[in-house]
Amino acid sequence: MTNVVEVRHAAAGYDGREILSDVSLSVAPGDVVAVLGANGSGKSTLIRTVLGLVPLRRGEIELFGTPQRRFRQWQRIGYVPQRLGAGSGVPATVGEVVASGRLARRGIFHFPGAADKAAVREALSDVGLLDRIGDPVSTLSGGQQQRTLIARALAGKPDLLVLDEPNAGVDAASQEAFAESLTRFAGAGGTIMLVLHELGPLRPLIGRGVVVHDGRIAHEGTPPEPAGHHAEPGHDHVHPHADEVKAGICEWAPTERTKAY
Ligand SMILES: Nc1ncnc2c1ncn2[C@@H]1O[C@H](COP(=O)(O)OP(=O)(O)OP(=O)(O)O)[C@@H](O)[C@H]1O
Repeated sequence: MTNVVEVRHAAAGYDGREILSDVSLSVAPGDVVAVLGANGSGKSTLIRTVLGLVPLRRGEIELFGTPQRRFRQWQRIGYVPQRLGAGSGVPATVGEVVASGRLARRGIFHFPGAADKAAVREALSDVGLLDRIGDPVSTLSGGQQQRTLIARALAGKPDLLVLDEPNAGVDAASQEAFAESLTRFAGAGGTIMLVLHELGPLRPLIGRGVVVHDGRIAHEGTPPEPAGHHAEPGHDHVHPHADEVKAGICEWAPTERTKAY
């Protein structure tokens, strides 16, 4: 079976500064992979390198079996960046933002058809925001804006969803709604790769965690059973601090693979 994402000995960084030095990672169809690690360890850089947003310096990346530089089927990938570009000045409605997720499918020179409109409504209903379809995005809470971005990615009917800290600054209700949409997406065979600070309501969904440390994947393994106060019902912490991130890493036993280059 062809892997959805295959990263082999990848190196990437910015302006002469190398952030990832030797990362190898495979994501198979249907996998739900959480990318974990301390602040600044390179989690976002890793997923942005996979998506071709940060150039690869060494190594190889394949997407759906095609070398990244020759990959053209970007509509198969839905990407939710860390947060909505603040202050763009464009008073877009929730419906318009979600409809922009259909652009790669329909092409910019075609008006939205019935399938596009249906996909937008379905995605919004999936994240529980259909009633806000005509509202300006700026009138939504941070968590609702995050759900709008997720709906935009879902509207493109991707095979792979890539999300960068989707729960950062998001209220508990939005986190639950978001976990439900991701569970439905995964249940339908979708593949997910997401950066997380803590697993929260997503824990049951995560099949594998990879911990980025020092430019490499330090640990890779299945998530442990809930333990400690983070896993208790009612724990609704939304702004993780560095210490807690560290705790999350320690909690993550290197069960399947430990790399020590
Ligand atoms: N566009 C950029 N230009 C230059 N340096 C960058 C850029 N983006 C990130 N970096 C640097 O790369 C390093 C890794 O950042 P990255 O955002 O990948 O980490 P992260 O693990 O996602 O962090 P966090 O948990 O804080 O979101 C950091 O030192 C950061 O300052």
